[in-house]
Amino acid sequence: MASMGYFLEEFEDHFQAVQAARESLAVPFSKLLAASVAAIRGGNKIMLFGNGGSAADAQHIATELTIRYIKDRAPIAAIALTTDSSALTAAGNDLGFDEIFARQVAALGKPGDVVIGITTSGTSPNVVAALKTARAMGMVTAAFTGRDGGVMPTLADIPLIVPAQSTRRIQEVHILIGHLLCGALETELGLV
Ligand SMILES: O=C(CO)[C@@H](O)[C@H](O)[C@H](O)[C@H](O)COP(=O)(O)O
Ligand SMILES: [Zn+2]
Repeated sequence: MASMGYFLEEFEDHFQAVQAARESLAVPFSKLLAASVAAIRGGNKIMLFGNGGSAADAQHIATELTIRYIKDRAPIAAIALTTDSSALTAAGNDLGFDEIFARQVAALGKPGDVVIGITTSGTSPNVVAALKTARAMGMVTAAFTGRDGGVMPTLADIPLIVPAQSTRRIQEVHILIGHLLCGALETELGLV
């Protein structure tokens, strides 16, 4: 079957991305976990956002935290800024697409919140603008990114840069890291 070569190559590429990420993301992941634990214990929340597949990742992760991941337990405060079509269209229409997340961060964010921008390129202007707003307001800024990290190494307090080049591979590691954050938070917070 002609497609079998493609199938095997994609799996191999995925394995390599996951393996490289296990080495390079352990330290930034532990920083993100510590910041998230401190935020939730302090009555703060986690906010997530991104475009396209990363928008889906943001709402996927927020839902695991607020509703359920592995076990039944108390909710963990998290919100995706990608789901309110009224806010997104009004911000896009009235302020510009680059402001769709920044405006929500300014409205909903509090000092001590953890803000996670998800961008494979590290350069999407609406993600960049929201992280700048969050930083100016005293939130902890994290980025799930890839390639060279774009502007995230200097913009985010905690950049998690997946050592892969393609958007799809980077996204596959992003959702793995998101799941790990959910599971580790359940354990660290001792929630039942
Ligand atoms: O999911 C995919 C491709 O796998 C796309 O929807 C992708 O997320 C979109 O092209 C995004 O606009 C890419 O933005 P970014 O990751 O560079 O911030
Ligand atoms: Zn995708």
